[in-house]
This record gives sequence, structure tokens and C-alpha cells, in this order.
Amino acid sequence: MSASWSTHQTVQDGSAASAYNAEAADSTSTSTQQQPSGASLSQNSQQQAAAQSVQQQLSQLTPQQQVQLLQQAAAIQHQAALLQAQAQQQAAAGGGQPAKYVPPHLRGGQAQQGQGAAGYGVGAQMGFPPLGAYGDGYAAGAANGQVVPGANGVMYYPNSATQQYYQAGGAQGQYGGGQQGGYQQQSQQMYGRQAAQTQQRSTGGYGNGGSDRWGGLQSNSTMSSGGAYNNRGGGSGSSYGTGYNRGGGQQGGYGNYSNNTGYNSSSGNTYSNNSNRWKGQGSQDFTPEEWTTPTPRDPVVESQLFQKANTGINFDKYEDIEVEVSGRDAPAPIVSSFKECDIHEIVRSNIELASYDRPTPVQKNAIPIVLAQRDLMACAQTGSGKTAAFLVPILSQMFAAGPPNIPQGGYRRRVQYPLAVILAPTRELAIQIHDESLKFSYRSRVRPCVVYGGADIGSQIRDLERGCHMVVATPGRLKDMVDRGKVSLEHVKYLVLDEADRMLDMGFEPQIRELVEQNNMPQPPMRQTLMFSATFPKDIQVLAQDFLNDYVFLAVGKVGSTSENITQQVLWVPEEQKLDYLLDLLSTSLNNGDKKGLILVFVETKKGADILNYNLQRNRFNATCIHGDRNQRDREDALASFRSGETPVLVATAVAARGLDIPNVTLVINYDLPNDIAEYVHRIGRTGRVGNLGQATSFFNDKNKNLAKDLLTLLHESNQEVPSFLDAYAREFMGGKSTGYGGRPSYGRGGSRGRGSNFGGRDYRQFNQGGQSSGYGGSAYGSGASGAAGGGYRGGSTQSQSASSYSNYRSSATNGTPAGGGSNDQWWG
Ligand SMILES: Nc1ncnc2c1ncn2[C@@H]1O[C@H](COP(=O)(O)OP(=O)(O)OP(=O)(O)O)[C@@H](O)[C@H]1O
Repeated sequence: MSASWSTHQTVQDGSAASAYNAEAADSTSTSTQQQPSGASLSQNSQQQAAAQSVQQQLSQLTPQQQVQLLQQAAAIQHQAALLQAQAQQQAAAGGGQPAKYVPPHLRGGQAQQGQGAAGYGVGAQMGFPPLGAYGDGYAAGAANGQVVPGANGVMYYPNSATQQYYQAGGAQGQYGGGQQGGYQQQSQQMYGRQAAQTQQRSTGGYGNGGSDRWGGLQSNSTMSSGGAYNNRGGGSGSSYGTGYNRGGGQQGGYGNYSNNTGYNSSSGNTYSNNSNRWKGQGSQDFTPEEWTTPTPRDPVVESQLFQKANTGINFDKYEDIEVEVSGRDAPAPIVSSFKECDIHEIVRSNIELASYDRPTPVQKNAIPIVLAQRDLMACAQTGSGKTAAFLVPILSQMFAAGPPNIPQGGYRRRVQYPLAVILAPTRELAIQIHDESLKFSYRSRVRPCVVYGGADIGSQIRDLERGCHMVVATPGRLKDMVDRGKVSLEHVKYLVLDEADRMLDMGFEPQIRELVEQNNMPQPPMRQTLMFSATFPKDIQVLAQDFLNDYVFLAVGKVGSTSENITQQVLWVPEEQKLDYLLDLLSTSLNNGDKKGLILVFVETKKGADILNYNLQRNRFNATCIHGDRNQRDREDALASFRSGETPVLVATAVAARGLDIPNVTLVINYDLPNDIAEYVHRIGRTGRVGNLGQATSFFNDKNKNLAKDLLTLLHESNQEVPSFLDAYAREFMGGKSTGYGGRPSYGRGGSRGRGSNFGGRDYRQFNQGGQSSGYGGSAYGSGASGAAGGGYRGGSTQSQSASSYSNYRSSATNGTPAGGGSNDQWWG
């Protein structure tokens, strides 16, 4: 409790910002911020006197006048906050103390969504105030907040010295939260009362935040409520989670004062299921009944979490995609509806809220497999719903199983024991998966967290400490959390590698191995391991064996293939003419009547991205860029402005190639083609998602000839036009042998699926064991078996796998026959 008090005093004497910074820099330093100096006390009494005088003047106004005045004050306050934010940014840019980057979901509000709503906390102090997005209730606390005793939770007054406006809230609360109260009459009483409650409960009053360091820090992640100083803590934290089950106020805050739905709602993505934290830090604080029963609905949170599904005209065509399943006793798929399988009611209602009318093929097949507690290697085309294919069954099982029995107490209370770990190769993808997990865990006690590099680790730790049952992470940052003793992997039941082939390639494999094999993570069969990607090279499949146990292999469509919803075009463009071509292409595409969409331009290098971005801007294109040398804040800003359409052109390196789900990307341009065909597949997969149509245009020249053969095969595979130069390059690459495609211009859409048997079976185990045909034998697809590219990987297909060992089935209409001999060591497996 003393920490709380000292925090407030620090704020009072006008040093909130520095105090905050100190806290942000070192999570153990708050207690050193001690009682106010004599000077600050006298300052304080002067200010209080001033406040009283203002209060008297206010009380002489009519309620209407008061409201008007308060609205004006709020507007000025808002402006002041923005100015302060800009100043902070400039200071950071000017080489001063760099502002810490705090992930959006851990800031005081969900500003990027434009819903900062009431109570945006001092997120600004975190050094990254998203401009223009503060909600109405932005508390002046961002500044050196002097807070005065509040009358009715509705008082602001200007501090001429700082040009900041402060507010009081709370009838009794010296530090009333009440920013909202500030000018929303409707809510002022509510918040005011909260403040009062707080005041009574914890000496620190307001913010509770401070009453316990831990409690105080919540705020960031939840919602600021609190007003003024909060972000650091304060009220916010409190406010928010308070919502449901905060138990005893032990962590500071509002204690049992619930019904703060107003607050809760304002939190954007970090919303209510956080509330479980308030009951205590561990899952065991819930009874099984509490854990499995949906918490109350919150319309505002719902509106923030769930948007209308973005399915396109070809969504129904997913039904025609061939599906291959192999592995012992693979569970049967869902036929048509999510209702067919045993999904927990909390998840089921969230699926409805997400307007997922019916499952996609990967969901139909993967969900029963995961529910049957089998390990899984799943390969399905980009944009076909793989994320929900693992989140839905994992969360469903977590809800059904009830709270885990994890011993906690003493130091262990601060260690988190997630039941599910989801690893992703990029920060932005981790963020996106976390957002999805919030959707499907809405109205539950399960609390997903996300940790990733490039962001302030202190705020991530504090967020974790609020409770974490599922962690979405990039491997390096998770390892860091484990090494710091913040996360233990001892109780992990579900391990997901999203973009698994990337996670297991040379870049990440050592880290993954370390996390999975050297950190007490349960080993199979105690742990269920799931791997998802659109591409699965054979060597990666082999490597994956180390992590999987008796797994089912699922391939929806052809492993590593692209969706036919994406029209692919390969143009021969000499290096020096690329920019001109691009400018033409962009002009045409961006002026394409009402078909305006977002355009993603991929380049190979970070420097190349900066240069191209600069060139586009010079040519008056509204562009931005994302790559690994930009700081995390800039990366996320770039992505946000692209998503919103503010900058409809995004120049990107591979960092944006995988997983990102951005509606309305209508064109992907490979300004520089990648060296690896899998990378190509993922890049172009940013368009043509969930049944929508998309276009991918690639500039090809001499530099790309190593890609020619794989690209040619892929284009044939996806029934795309094949330019004749590509066949020539492919032949050259193959030492003059025929490619098997003969430079034919096209296979025509919807026509025969002619392709070389290069795309024979997929599950490498069958290849190795000469297993039974899975139905993907090359000859099923027409031509090419005789071509040089021929040779399905299912070499010795004559030996059948015993039926009991492999229950292969295909849901496609096409029956394959085993491919001819030959090995396939290609990326598609
Ligand atoms: N059953 C469904 N009905 C409607 N929309 C869905 C369904 N399942 C998923 N979606 C939506 O489809 C989009 C793509 O899903 P997701 O990002 O999971 O694809 P993915 O297969 O993981 O793609 P990638 O390979 O690029 O990572 C998301 O916007 C998601 O909300």
C-alpha cells in the first residue's frame, strides 16, 4: 500500500512524467519515489485553494453551462495531450531519452482503433501516444498532473503554467479518476463514485493503481480509466478488470466495486476477460463452474472484437478443394457445420459473433483432430482459416477442462504457467494471433497474452503478471521471459508452431528446440503439438518429427500451392526499368474506379524498401514501408496506416510475407522476387483470402532464374498463365531438359489439372515408407509425369502401408494413382 501513496505524492509534486519513466525503465524502482517535498506540499495547497475557487465558480453555473465548460475543457485537454505527445515524439527523435515502445494492447487505450473511448490513460507517458486517437476521456494526467479534490467528479481546471488541464473526479477522491466524469455528465457520477470507493479502500485513493505496484501497472493494459496518472497505473487497471470478479481489492483498485462495464468497454482489445486477473493471479482462483460458464456479455467489447466476416465470392469453392489426411486413426472431419463437433459453448457463441457461418476445409478437418487430442501437421492454403483451426479447439478444450491445478504461492504467484504456447515468426503475426485469441476467448476466464521483441519488456511482464493461460509469442522474447523466471513452460498442454516450416528452418530452429526441449516443457504425449503452414518442405517435415508424436498429416489443397483465387502474372522487367513499371502499375491500379484496394509491394532488402518507399513518396504515392530495421512502433504504425487505407501502398520485406491478414489487399507486387518459392507462396497469399479474388504481379529478370523452375511448376499447379520466357529459363536451369510443360501458354482456368508429378503425395512418411497412395499421385493431375520435373515423392508406391497403420482419406473428387518413382526433395514436401 505504501507504494501507492508514494506514487501519488510523486505525481502531486509535478514529476509524474519522470516518475513514470523511472518506473517504466525499472519495474522495481517505484518504491524509491517517496513522500512529497515541502515545496510540493505548499504548491499543492496553493493549487488546492485555486481549485476550490474554481469549484466555487463552477457551482454558480447552471448544469448546462457546466457541461459546456467541461466540454471546452475536454477539448483543450485533448489538444494538450496531443501536443505533449508530439513533444515527446520530437524529443525522442531528437536523440533524447528514446521513448519506450509499448505495444498497443498495453497502452492506456486502443487508440489505433480510433476508439480510445473514455478514459484513455496516460499511455502517452509510455512514450507512444497514438496521435489523434485519444478517446474523449483522455486525462490530463498525461502531463504533470496536478489533481484537485473533485466536487462531483466533474472538474477540470487549467494550469496556466503548464498549459495542461487537469481534472478531478470522485466526490471524496482526492485523486478522483473521473476523467470521464470530466465531461460526460452521465458517467461522471459513476466514475466519481468509483474514485470515492477507491479512496476509501486504499490510501492511495485514485488509481488504486498505486496501492500495489502490481495493480498499478495493470492499467496499461487495460483501460485507463483512471484518469490522470494512471496509466501508470492507476485507476485503470483497476477500473477495468474490476468488471467482473475482482475479488478482494488486494491488488489495489476498486475491490469488489464492479459494474464498471462502462470502463470495461472502453478497452478495445484488452477487455473483459482480463477481469479474471482481479480475482487473483492464478487459474486456481476459479471454480470449475466459474471457468466453464460464460461471463456476462459486453456490447461495446463485442463491437470492438468482432467485425463482419470478410468472405469473398469464392468462399463456397473451398468445398471443392481436395483434402488429404494421413496418420493412424485420423478422426473424421466435420461435414458442414461447427455444430457437428463438441465445441465448448463459449467458443461456439464467439464463432457466431465472428460470423463464421461454416468451417473452412482446414477447420473441418483440423478441429476434430485437435479435439481428439492428436498431434497435427496441417498444410492449407494462405488465407484459408488456419488460425481458427487451432484456436477454436484449443480454447474449447481449455474451457471444458476447467482451471488447471497449478500450485501457486510465494514467488510462484508471479510466475505464469500458460497452458498453451503459440509461436509465430514475426511480431506482427504474433499480435494478430493474439487478437484472434481474444475473440475466441471472449466471455471466458482464460487470459491470452502476447510477448514479442522490440517492445518494452517491462509492460509485457506486467501484463503477464495479470494472469496468462495462453501465450502467443515470438520465440526470442518468450525465451527471455522464461529466462527471467516470468513464464514457466512446465504446464504447457498445447504447443502450436504457426508458419511451422519457417519456425523450424535454420533461423528459428535452435530457439524452438531450446524452448521445447530444455525448459521443462512437458514432452509428448503430455503435450499436444500442432503445426500449421501453407508450405511444408520435406526436410522440414523430417525435422518436425522431433516435436511431434503419432501425428495426423492434413493437406488441404496441394501442399505449398497457391489459391486459385489469386491471379498470378509474371512480367519480364529488366532491373533498371522496375521503378517505371511499378509507377505505371500503381497509377493504373490506384485509379481503378471503384475497385480500389490496398497494394503490397515486396522487395528483398531493408535498404531497398526504404529507397523504394522514398521513390514512391517522391512520385506522390501515398506509401509507407515495413522492414526489420524499422523500430517496432514504426512497423506497427506503418501496418496500421496501411490497414486503414490511409497509405494504400505498403513496401515490405519478408517481414510481412507470412500470416498477415489484411482485408482488401487486392494486389501484391513482387518488385523483387524472392529466392525461395515458399516465400513467394506466402507473399502472394496476402491477397485472395477467404474466397476473395486477388492479383499478384511479379517482375522477373535474369536475377531470378534460380526460381524459374519452381515458379513455372507452381503456375501450372495453380492453373495460371505461364509466360514462355519462364519455360526457357526453367529449361536452362535444368541443363536444357524439358520442363514437361513445353512452354504451353496456359492450362486454362478450370480446365484439366495438368501438372507434373512433381506434386505427388505430401506426407513425407508415406514417401519414406512407400506408403499407400493418398490420392495425390501425379498422374491424377494429368500430364507431366513424363517430364523431367516428374517423379512424385511417393517413390516406391507399390508397398502399401497397412490399413490399420494409416487411415488415409481424401475428400476430393479426384482419385489419384501413385506417382512414378523418383524422389522429391522440394519445398512442398
Ligand atoms: N469459417 C470462417 N468463415 C469466415 N471467415 C473465416 C473463417 N475462418 C477464418 N476466417 C477469416 O479468414 C481470414 C483468414 O484467416 P487466417 O488468417 O487464419 O488464414 P491462414 O490460413 O492462417 O492464412 P495464412 O496462411 O496467410 O497465415 C481471417 O480474416 C479470418 O477471420
